[in-house]
Amino acid sequence: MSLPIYLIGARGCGKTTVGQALSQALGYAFNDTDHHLQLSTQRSVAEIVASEGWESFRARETESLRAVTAPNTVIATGGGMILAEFNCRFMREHGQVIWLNAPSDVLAERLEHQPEAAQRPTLTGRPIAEEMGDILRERAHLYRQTAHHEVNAMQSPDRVVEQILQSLSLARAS
Ligand SMILES: Nc1ncnc2c1ncn2[C@@H]1O[C@H](COP(=O)(O)OP(=O)(O)OP(=O)(O)O)[C@@H](O)[C@H]1O
Ligand SMILES: O=C(O)C1=C[C@@H](O)[C@@H](O)[C@H](O)C1
Ligand SMILES: [Mg+2]
Repeated sequence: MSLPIYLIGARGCGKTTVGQALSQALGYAFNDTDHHLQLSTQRSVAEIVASEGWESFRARETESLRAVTAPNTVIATGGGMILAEFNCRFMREHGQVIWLNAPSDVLAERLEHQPEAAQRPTLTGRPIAEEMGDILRERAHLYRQTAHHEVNAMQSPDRVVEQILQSLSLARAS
């Protein structure tokens, strides 16, 4: 039995994309807190926020984190998971935490190509590039202090997976 691996980082850093590939490489299950929340409520992030507000979404997000936590599982977390101190402590205590870090202009460009507005309603009401700069300035220290390892998320998804495996000393000799 191995501890879960939590991927953290801002919107667009690749938690879902890389998480799926990493789970395949390890033969682990994959789960995603945004996806779990969507399935359990039958509503999108935008719908939950519109009807209940961000505070309620954040409380539901914590429940999703607890619900998806299981051994031998790669878990892609919502971009704001680190906003609650409880979540940060929970992830560090229950598994290995990896921060997928990339600069705000790279992340904003990815999101402009694939906005997925139902999953990523605006956080500030500002244009994506400005919002991403603000969000990273506010959150970078939280991602950094929560993570056991930081990986450069500007590389290809396969390369990011390799780096995570190396960080965790899970790389297979080839
Ligand atoms: N390493 C990468 N290189 C280039 N593009 C990437 C990379 N990782 C992800 N992408 C692209 O960026 C977009 C966002 O990726 P993804 O949905 O995996 O991010 P996320 O971190 O899960 O975001 P969210 O926090 O909103 O769930 C997608 O279009 C995906 O194809
Ligand atoms: O960065 C954030 O605060 C968010 C990121 C997404 O994964 C979703 O969890 C939601 O849109 C909030
Ligand atoms: Mg995701």
